[in-house]
Amino acid sequence: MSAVIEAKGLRMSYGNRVVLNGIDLTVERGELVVMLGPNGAGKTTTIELLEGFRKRDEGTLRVLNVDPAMSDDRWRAQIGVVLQSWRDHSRWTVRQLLDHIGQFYIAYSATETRRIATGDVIEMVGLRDRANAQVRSLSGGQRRRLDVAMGIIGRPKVLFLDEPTAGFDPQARRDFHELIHQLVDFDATTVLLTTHDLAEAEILADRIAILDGGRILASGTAEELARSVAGATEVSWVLDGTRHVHSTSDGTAFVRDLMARHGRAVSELRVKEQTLEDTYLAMVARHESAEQEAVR
Ligand SMILES: Nc1ncnc2c1ncn2[C@@H]1O[C@H](COP(=O)(O)OP(=O)(O)OP(=O)(O)O)[C@@H](O)[C@H]1O
Repeated sequence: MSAVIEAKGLRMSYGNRVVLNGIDLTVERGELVVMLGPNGAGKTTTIELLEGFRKRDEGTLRVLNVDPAMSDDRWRAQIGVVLQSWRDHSRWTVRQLLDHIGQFYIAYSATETRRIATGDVIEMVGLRDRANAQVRSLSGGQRRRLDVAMGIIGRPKVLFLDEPTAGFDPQARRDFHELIHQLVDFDATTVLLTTHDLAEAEILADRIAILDGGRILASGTAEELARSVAGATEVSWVLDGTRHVHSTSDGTAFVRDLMARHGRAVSELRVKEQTLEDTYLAMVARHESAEQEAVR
């Protein structure tokens, strides 16, 4: 595997407010990384640096072997971007806007077939019925589907998606997940995505990176992250009429030991694995209490 995104020690401030405080992030080709973090953690700022929309104060950064701050249109044609929100061309129809954006990619395609045809991309995001509707008449979720269409029409090698499913209904969300899996599995697209939906993160991510206070607190699969939080598994059981509860990082070993000691006297055994939400909230709380300690 080869790294498509390589960031080391990224720092950035707005005025005298530090918002990125040493971000290290590597994403391999065909990997899908989800960034999670509380509001204001620095996710959008990180993505905007990677997209070349902002300039960092410090650190090194390569995306497809190019520093995004020095990039040109040839590089940009290989990048797909879905911003948190944009409002544009409200009088154009869906089809006109996608035709227009698609034109840009033709000059930079190895073959003209690299970009996705307008009609196909409209189908892919489920906007067939709205293809000739003006952009300003779309609902919030339909507008978001159009944003996704604009992000993928050039069949980018790297796709940045900032809260792409905000406002999606459950069917649109599921369709979007399938679309992203297709891009990753069949086109080896590299994807970096932010969301506040933890179930979505679990469904999509090869790897999850948790950001807070402009730093990456941890990165790994949901299971790896859970293992790094003490007491990830909760075991409860009834013995002599009393319910007992114990948190452990190794549920299997604990249950084996419990049964070896008490055998048939144990009843109503329950083993509850930590959810990604539990892990995420524990990590953020731990980070925030450490920050408060440091201020004192
Ligand atoms: N243009 C700006 N000028 C000044 N401060 C900004 C600007 N944009 C963002 N910030 C600040 O930078 C910090 C990081 O913001 P950022 O948008 O990267 O967070 P985020 O993790 O994407 O949050 P959210 O989940 O709410 O989208 C926040 O404290 C925010 O207030």
